[in-house]
Amino acid sequence: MLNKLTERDAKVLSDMKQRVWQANLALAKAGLVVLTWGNASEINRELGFIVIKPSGVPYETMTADQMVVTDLAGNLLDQDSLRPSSDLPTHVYLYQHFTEVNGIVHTHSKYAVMWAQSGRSIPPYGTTHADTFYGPIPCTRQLTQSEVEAAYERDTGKVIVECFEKSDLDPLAVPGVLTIGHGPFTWAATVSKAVENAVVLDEVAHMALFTELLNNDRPVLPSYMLDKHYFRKHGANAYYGQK
Ligand SMILES: O=C(CO)[C@@H](O)[C@@H](O)COP(=O)(O)O
Repeated sequence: MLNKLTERDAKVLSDMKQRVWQANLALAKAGLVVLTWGNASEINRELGFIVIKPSGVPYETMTADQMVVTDLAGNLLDQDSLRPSSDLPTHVYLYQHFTEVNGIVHTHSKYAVMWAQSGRSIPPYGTTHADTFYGPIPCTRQLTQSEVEAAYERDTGKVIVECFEKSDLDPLAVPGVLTIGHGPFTWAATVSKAVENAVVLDEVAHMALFTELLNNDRPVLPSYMLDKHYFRKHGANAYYGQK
C-alpha cells in the first residue's frame, strides 16, 4: 500500500517519520528515557497514518526509516517494517478519543513514575506547573486483572480517557496523565510539543515531590494564580506562546 502513494503523500509520510524519529531522540537527550523505555508517535488523520517508534530499538542506533507506519486502527501498513512499540494500542485509543491531539509521548521518566507508583495526582503547587497544566495532573485508576489479560495496552488508553471524562477535563488544557503503577503519557497538537509537555511533567513532578518534603502542608496555587499563568500562555487571549 505504501508503495502506491502519490509523490506528495510519500513526502508527507517521510516528513512524519523524520519528526517522530527526532521526537524520540529528543526524549533520550532530555534524559526522560533510559534504555528503550519510551516512545513517541504522530497521527495524520487526513491520510490515515500513525507513525510510531519501533519496539525495543535503542535510541543510539535508531534511524528515521525504521519508524513504523500503521493505519488509524494500528494495523501495520508495511509488513517488512519492525514491530511497532508495544504501547501502540494506547496511542491509537487516545488518538480516537482525543481528536485534537496529533502527537503522543510515553516515558518512564523518574519523577513522574514516582508519582504514578504512589497512585497520586500531581497537585499544582506553582506557576511552573500552571504555565502548562491547568490543574492537577491526574493519576488513573488501576486496571483490573481481566483488563490486563484481555487488552492491556488498549485498556491503558481506556482508563486514561475514562479519567478525563469522569472529571470533565479538557485534554489540551491538561496535556498529560499518570497511569497508576506505570508512568506518564503526554500529548499535544504536535509531537514536538508533546515532548515538551513530557519534559515539563517530569520537572513539575520533581518540584512537587520536594515541595511536599519541605512543607507537607503546602496549599495548592490559588485559582486566580492558576488562571493568570495558564491563560496568558493558552487560548484566545494568550499574551505569548502557543496553544
Ligand atoms: O512500559 C513499557 C514496558 O513495561 C513500555 O512502555 C516500554 O518498555 C517501551 O516499550 P517499546 O519499546 O516502545 O515497545
